[in-house]
Amino acid sequence: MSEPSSNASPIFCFAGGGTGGHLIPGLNVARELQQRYPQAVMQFLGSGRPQEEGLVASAGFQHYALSSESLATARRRPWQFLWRNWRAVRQARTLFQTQKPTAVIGLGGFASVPPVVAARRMGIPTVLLEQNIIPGRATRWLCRRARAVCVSYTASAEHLPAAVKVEQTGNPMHTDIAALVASSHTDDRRILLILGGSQGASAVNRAMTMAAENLRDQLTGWTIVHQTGINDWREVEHEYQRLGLEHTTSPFFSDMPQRYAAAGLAVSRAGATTLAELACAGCPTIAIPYPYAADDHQRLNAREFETAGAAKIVEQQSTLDQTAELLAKQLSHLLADENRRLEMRHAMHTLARPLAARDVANVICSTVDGSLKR
Ligand SMILES: CC(=O)N[C@H]1[C@@H](OP(=O)(O)OP(=O)(O)OC[C@H]2O[C@@H](n3ccc(=O)[nH]c3=O)[C@H](O)[C@@H]2O)O[C@H](CO)[C@@H](O)[C@@H]1O
Repeated sequence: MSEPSSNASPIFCFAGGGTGGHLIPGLNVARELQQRYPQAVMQFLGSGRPQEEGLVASAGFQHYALSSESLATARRRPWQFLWRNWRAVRQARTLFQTQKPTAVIGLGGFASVPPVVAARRMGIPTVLLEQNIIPGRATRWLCRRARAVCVSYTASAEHLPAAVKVEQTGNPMHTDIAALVASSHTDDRRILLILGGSQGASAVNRAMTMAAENLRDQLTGWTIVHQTGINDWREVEHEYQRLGLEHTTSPFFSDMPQRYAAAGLAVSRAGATTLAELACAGCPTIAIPYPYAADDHQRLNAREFETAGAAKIVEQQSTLDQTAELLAKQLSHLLADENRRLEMRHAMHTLARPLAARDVANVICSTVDGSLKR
């Protein structure tokens, strides 16, 4: 059992990463804890994907890459999956023996499992963050022995065992995005923001550029700001140039608060973190859920927003032409109807949880109370 010393600076260890949707809420909680405990050390234990290391480094926190493997490998190479994850548990254990973290915070996704398992075995308090309405496998596996699970949606609790302590915190976001909740409701911002989640989404890219071809007249006067992901950037950029539409494209934007602040309408995948941010920004959204997400969680995330009147869902069809046609129809309605966009903006704001980072930090601090010293 590893006992954190009450005299030492606290060490908060964030387990997981892999994709932005898990990692970015963790970075926002780390920023909040760092403000409360300037001497504290923030460590991120992830899978070593290049995007993950870059995001942690730019936030100024420590990053360690473990040898964890995703479930996709388990089906193709089960021995490799077992060996690498067993090794990742050992790597985390070795680190915890020397560093003695105050708490380990699981961020969801495959990369969070080995460090949380190691922490549990060593008696280090664990708290989990769950972004999606349907808790992912990592949360379902690890929740029973966690001190608390911080969820983004009220309905998530129904999918967890009754004995688990569930805290309704919302999804922690960047303070500059949280601040957008107080922004004006009356202006008409003519920026159409296209988001594909942290990796970009090919189907969204293609459907959008095809839809744009049919909506050229309606899009005149609008600027399209499109996050393409790394693979499709050239093609998307070329398409907008060919169509003569005002646009900005990038594989990945590192200034999302400004992008959200300027947006008047969004077309987006239905990743939980993106939707939570769009809610704070009050940005009316056409959501195109990723149809192959585990337990269909993106469709369920999006439905919460559609039921509240904040988003419209366009289902991805079996052919691109069909998806583009549905998207063009929905876009055409919303581009033409400023009042509808305004109503959706209000509805989005009702779903916003701008204080989620504070609330998650409160849960973590109350969990490890006696061992914290400012
Ligand atoms: C395919 C899949 O299973 N994706 C999952 C993954 O999505 P993914 O990792 O794509 O995450 P989200 O869409 O939820 O969040 C993306 C994050 O990246 C940021 N961002 C995005 C684009 C950009 O140019 N710059 C930028 O900084 C966004 O502001 C946001 O903070 O994790 C989410 C949270 O568990 C899940 O809901 C998604 O279903």
